[in-house]
Amino acid sequence: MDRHIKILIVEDEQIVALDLKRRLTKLGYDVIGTAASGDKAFALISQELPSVVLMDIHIQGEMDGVEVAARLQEKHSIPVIYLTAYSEEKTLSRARATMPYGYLLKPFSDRELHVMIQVSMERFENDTRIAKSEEHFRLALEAARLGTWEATEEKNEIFLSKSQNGNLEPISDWKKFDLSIDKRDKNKVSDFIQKLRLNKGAAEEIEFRVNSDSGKEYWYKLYGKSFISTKPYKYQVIGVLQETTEIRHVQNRLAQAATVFECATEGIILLKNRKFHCANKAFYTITEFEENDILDKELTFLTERFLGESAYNRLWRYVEESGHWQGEIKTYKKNKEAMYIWINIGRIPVKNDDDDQSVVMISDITTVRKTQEQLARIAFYDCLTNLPNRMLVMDRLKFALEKAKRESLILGVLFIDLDNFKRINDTLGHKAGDNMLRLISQKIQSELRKSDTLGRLGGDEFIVIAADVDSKDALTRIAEKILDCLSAPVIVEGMEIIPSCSIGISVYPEHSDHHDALVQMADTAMYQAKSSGRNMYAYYHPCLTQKASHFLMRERELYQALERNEFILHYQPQFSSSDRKVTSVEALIRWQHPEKGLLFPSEIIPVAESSKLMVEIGNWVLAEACRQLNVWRSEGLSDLGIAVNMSIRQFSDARLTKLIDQLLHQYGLPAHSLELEITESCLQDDLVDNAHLRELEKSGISISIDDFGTGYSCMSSLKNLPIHKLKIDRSFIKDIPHDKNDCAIASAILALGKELNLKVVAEGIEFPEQVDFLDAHGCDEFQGFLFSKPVLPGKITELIKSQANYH
Ligand SMILES: Nc1nc2c(ncn2[C@@H]2O[C@H](COP(=O)(O)O[C@H]3[C@@H](O)[C@H](n4cnc5c(=O)[nH]c(N)nc54)O[C@@H]3COP(=O)(O)O)[C@@H](O)[C@H]2O)c(=O)[nH]1
Repeated sequence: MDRHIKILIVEDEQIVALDLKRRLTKLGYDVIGTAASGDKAFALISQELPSVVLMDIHIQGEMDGVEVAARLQEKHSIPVIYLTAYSEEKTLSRARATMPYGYLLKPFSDRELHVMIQVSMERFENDTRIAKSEEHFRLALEAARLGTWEATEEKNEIFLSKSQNGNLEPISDWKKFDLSIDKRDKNKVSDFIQKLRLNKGAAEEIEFRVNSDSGKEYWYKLYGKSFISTKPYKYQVIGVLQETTEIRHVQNRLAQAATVFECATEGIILLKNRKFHCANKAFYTITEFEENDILDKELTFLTERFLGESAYNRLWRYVEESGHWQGEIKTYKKNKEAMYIWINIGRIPVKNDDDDQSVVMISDITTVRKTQEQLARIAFYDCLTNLPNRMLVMDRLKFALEKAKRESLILGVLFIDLDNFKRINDTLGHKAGDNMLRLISQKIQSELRKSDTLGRLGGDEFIVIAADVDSKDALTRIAEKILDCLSAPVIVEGMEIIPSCSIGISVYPEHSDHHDALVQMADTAMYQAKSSGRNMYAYYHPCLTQKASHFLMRERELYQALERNEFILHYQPQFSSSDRKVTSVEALIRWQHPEKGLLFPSEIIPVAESSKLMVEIGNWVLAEACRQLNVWRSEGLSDLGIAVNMSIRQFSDARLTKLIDQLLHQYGLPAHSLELEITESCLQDDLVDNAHLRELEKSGISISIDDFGTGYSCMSSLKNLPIHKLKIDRSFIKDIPHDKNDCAIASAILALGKELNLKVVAEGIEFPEQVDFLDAHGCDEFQGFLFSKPVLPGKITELIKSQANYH
């Protein structure tokens, strides 16, 4: 015997027990004890587990041998061999239920006992091995969360299922399980089982839905194989059952993700250890790269031109710390075309994978960026000249000012306004005007440094922010350079034009430290430059602001004066050179100021001319002059003419002709009795509409050019426009006959008048010698203090009535 077999004898007859012990010992077994009752037997077993128990059925105590064997089966896995004298069916059947390993009827031989023990031990070891293997198999299935199922000819069996909480638990009720199979899959499942039943050796699998009692849907997969069976069935279909709900969900999610990946319009890249692994179609479309170009390359193929090495490393540090990074970069397609992309990098939390994986989403925002750039361009740049517009200029000025403050620098603002630009627009058209503005902006720009900003504020106004200048002299030089560069002629629409401009300059810190104020001051200074004769520059001076506020105050007073009827007209007569008789009178405005007394046009006209007030005052003068002429005519002075000074504003007012017609009609005046005086500069400014002049001429009104000789009249306009009279400016008369130049000018104007068939009047005559000179050179009419100062209407009546007095 190669096994050490320990035996417990349960026997109530002590002699029998001792005899049995002796026989067993002789056979080589180790008898660990003898017990006469069940309790004693359990006591001995608790001390030492026997390999086998030899059990008498009739024993002492409350339990008989069968009951003890049954309890032993429950508690310990120890084979029991009954040794008994009972052989009736009832006892046998009770004993069978305890699954004994042997049943020996007393008396038995040593050999029978030995064989019985050996066979039992062999069987027990076999059973133990099978149980172990079954346990192993069961645990393996449990660990894999699998169940087993079996179908025979008679029935289907299912052994394990998965409960809702995820634990495997035994189920053996196929019918119940079958009922829970979703209606949609029921037939599929029975077809599957039937197919396996019919096709021996076939292996199949099927996935189907099961509805739990709570109504939740689960997915199961049955794997099955049909085996050619030994008894008792002809065949055996056996397989495993797996709950696939979770796998299915994961698969669904994966399928969804794969569709999103492929169908996304955003480019998606997968990186492994920061290196390109794969990308979707959209990525290749957006960037035009091919997989081979970038496989296993770092993301720098997108970022390197925008992010330096350290920024790139910072980006990844951020991804490592926070799990993601996003931002906009400018990059290049494979064909080097620039594009803007929005990048979103996220780390993929992969379990048990040594590879560090990330996903990079790429949106092409080039169109958005370019549109934004265009909008910004439209918002901040002047579309005609491409120069910064007012908004951007002001922004840059604020910025430059801050810098100048920090670094104690001087900063200059140059406000540039083109001279007579309206004339270009009106005569050559807006296209020519636009070309001119473009040319001029280029010319000015070429004179400036990169650190300076040239902007267009609108119309013909430009501005220069001269930063980084060391002195006011530098600003002067800039202004001179601009004036200089514009003095060269430009060709616009085939015409040679010499542009010019007026420049006002304000300086930080001298004038202000506020951007708005600096621009305002430069503007004010520009007006100063303009009124000082144009084509020049002027620095701002505080008195200019005082002048401006004085202007505003005066403007208010003039409105009141008009309302309160404080204006009056004085009249200065003009005399015919042939008979020295009064031909007409010039109406000259005066302001009977309640406190300051009589004020002259110099206190009225410049202020009024800067607003539409001039039109209102001028219209009042016209109406009053017409009214007075009507009075004179009613007094018998029917040949008397009246001259009224017209301002540029008034003359360019479209309603003028209508007003004059109305006044002539109202006061019954012949049109030829009214003469309108416009200054030569009106013609030069081209503010006077030629059509307007012709309309007035048509109605019979005469037009005379005042202050002739001071402007630069174009000879062709004198010839072509409906002008009747030239008035030689007082400045040329003043020094006649002593000043040769004045004499030359006056005689030239007189000759010109003759040539063009225009009447010539000399104004400002104070001395008889002047009259002699002018008479000798064919002057048609005289006006001046020598003859009469401007006087009240009554004096004119007197003068005309007594005019035979002067000869
Ligand atoms: N648009 C309007 N302009 C007007 C109006 N009324 C006047 N004016 C213009 O104002 C300027 C100044 O006018 P005023 O101070 O009235 O001076 C006139 C004469 O007093 C002066 N004058 C005339 N003769 C002499 C002289 O011998 N010596 C001398 N020192 N001054 C003299 O000249 C002024 C008239 O000049 P002119 O108009 O050029 O004939 C003046 O330019 C007016 O045009 C008005 O209602 N609207």
